[in-house]
Amino acid sequence: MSINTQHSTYLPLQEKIVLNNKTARAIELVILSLLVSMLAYRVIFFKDQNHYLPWLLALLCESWFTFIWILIISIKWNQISTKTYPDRLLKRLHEFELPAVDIFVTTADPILEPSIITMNTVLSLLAVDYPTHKLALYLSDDGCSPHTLYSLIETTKFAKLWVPFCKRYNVQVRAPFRYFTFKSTMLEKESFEFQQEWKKMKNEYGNLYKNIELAAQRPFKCDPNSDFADFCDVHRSDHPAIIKVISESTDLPSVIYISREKNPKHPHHYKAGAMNVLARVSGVMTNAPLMLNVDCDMYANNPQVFLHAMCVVFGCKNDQDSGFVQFPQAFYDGLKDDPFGNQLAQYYYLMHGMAAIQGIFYFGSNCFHRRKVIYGSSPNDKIKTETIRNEDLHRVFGKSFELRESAAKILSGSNSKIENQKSPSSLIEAAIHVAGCSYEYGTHWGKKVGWLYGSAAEDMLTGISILGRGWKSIMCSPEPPAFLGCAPPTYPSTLTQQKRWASGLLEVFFTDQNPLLLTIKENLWFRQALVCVWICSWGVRSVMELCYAFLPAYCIITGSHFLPKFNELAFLIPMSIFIIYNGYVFWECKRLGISLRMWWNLQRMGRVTAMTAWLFGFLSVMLKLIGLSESVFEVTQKEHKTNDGDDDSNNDDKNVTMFTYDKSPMIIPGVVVLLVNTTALINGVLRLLKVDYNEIWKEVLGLGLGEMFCSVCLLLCFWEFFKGLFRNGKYGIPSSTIWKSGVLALFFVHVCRRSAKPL
Ligand SMILES: O=c1ccn([C@@H]2O[C@H](COP(=O)(O)OP(=O)(O)O[C@H]3O[C@H](CO)[C@@H](O)[C@H](O)[C@H]3O)[C@@H](O)[C@H]2O)c(=O)[nH]1
Ligand SMILES: [Mn+2]
Repeated sequence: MSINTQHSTYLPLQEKIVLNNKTARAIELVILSLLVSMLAYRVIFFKDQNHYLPWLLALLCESWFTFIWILIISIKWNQISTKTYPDRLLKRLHEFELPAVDIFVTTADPILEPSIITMNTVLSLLAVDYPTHKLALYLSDDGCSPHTLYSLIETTKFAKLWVPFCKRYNVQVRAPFRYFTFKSTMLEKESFEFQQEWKKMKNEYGNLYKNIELAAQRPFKCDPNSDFADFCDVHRSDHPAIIKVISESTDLPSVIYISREKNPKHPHHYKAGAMNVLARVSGVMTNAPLMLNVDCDMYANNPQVFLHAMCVVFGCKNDQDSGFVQFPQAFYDGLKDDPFGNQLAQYYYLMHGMAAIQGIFYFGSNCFHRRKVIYGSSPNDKIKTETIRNEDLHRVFGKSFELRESAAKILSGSNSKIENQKSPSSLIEAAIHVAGCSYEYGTHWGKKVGWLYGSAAEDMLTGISILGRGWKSIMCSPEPPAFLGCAPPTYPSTLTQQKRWASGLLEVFFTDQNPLLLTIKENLWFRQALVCVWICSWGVRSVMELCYAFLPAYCIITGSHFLPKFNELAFLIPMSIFIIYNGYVFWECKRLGISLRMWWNLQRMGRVTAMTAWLFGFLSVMLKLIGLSESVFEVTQKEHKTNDGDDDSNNDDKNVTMFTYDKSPMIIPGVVVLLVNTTALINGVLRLLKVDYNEIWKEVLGLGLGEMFCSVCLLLCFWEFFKGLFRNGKYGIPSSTIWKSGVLALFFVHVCRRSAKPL
């Protein structure tokens, strides 16, 4: 991409803004010194302990927590954000200079991911402020569902009205399901013409919505003469590739439906596999130098998002600085105060910290990639078309002639002219070839090129390999937020997501993209590798947290200690860590405008998630390592709310924040922690009741106030589980889960008792 540098007096397209965090740094260092004193105290007083076990375990866990804290300090040390100026871009560049972008949307399951949500994603992207003939939208359907194709065809028809409407009236929110939630009373100020148009659009969208809903309810009838003939007698996990060009006019971006070939004998690699098919099919059909990928549960919320991205692309002095442009994830309709702790608000400062090192990681959605970067090139590769050897292309990209040719253009940077390109529909055969399930054998796809295989967190794996090659990345956070999505709407779906993240991230250590290897052998910055270690070790943290959560109960039951006693001076160390740390997190939340309640939910769910979902993520990686299981990508449930307001859904509203449970074993460790700590507390209180009144203070001190306090805190963290023990239906924890947890808790208490007996 060439930069127009004729007028050096132009204002910059993007600016880096340094966030001031001196106070935060100071507090972080205070906490670190307290953590280190605690470790020192443990080592010095180790030999004085009657019970070595809790002391040793506490030392181990606290060493881990201290290590994590050092990582966090390193991540947050400098913080920057990038500000972009699309209006300056439009003044500087002509429309023809803007690069083409291929847009990828993925969907995998028409039940878990209702079509109407996916179609809103599609509509919001078709309607962005960008020359339409430079865009092509590819929808990958891993569910191989005729309903999805039908919905896409209908949606494209609607888009022919919707896109001009949005552009004419400069509509701000271009996903109709969000746009039409505004009340029609807001229209009174607007012109008569607009009101008429608005009503017409609302009507048309209503029809689209109805058609899609009705189609989803009808079973699919096979008609060999229709568009849908390809779907006759196929199974979603065993079928040939289906590719349909739905629109290729110039007033709308091209719209292409892809359901890649699947066969149970060949692994399909879940989302990463789908992304690679998208990359290849689009390489054959449109071969844009940039690609944007958006999950089906997100939508473009800022119509200028492409222009913001271009500010980064053109605004960086060299390509190396913008290997990819990631927009942060924000959520719409998030539950108030984030009861399940899944809206990611707590990562704000960490993300700005990463942005100040080598760059933000790739989050799997809302990211603009350069095609050449995805094709495996490094920043300093200078390739001329003539020098690319055909055998090399063959080995890397596979047999398809069309793909090799287009890849050569991308790698040599000679792709700027797109005029004399063939139309997508004339390339369907070539596209079907590269969407085959055995196409990748013997090529670099999934290993060095495209989205990488080997982890359910394909985003982390792919992103870190890009940074490893020496690219930097940019996080761009315009106002209003570029993309909005839905966080998992229920507690069980949150568990599924968190488990996949914990396991997928941990898997990264066991691939050849291990961050430490990448720093030593390649170009990943050391501090960026530390960021990666912090994220990818969530699974390990679960073991430490769980172990630490059993310590107070163990100590109360056995009458031992893992914290300094109340009358010791050292008691001040854990106490100040607790107070300062929580105050610090609260202060951070406050600066982000997070409520007290939400702060508490984040704290509480931090512990709950670590001890439930992350633990199972950890275990599943261990099972995979010993060869007992394969990693899978479990799709999370998405929910479509009809926001008409005054219907009976209001009644449900109060309950949506309530925890629901399914039979998943993931909450068992949480219930065990709860039961064990409750037992310990009851135990402690009973013991108090037995002693003489005059001795009571001595006894209280002997019990260990620290341990009691920890137990109470844990009880509060797991309070929702406590309520779940007594509730019915989906709000109650299933009795089988309670039984299993009860047995485990009894076993633990029994072991404590045994070890308490003097030998
Ligand atoms: O076999 C599959 C499985 C999933 N998907 C798509 O992948 C996307 C993400 O799936 P989702 O169930 O929404 O997972 P999340 O946990 O919400 O996804 C987050 O975490 C993933 C990695 O675990 C990233 O890939 C995502 O981009 C990121 O948003 C969706 O569009 C799915 O349709 C496929 O195309 N094929
Ligand atoms: Mn999602």
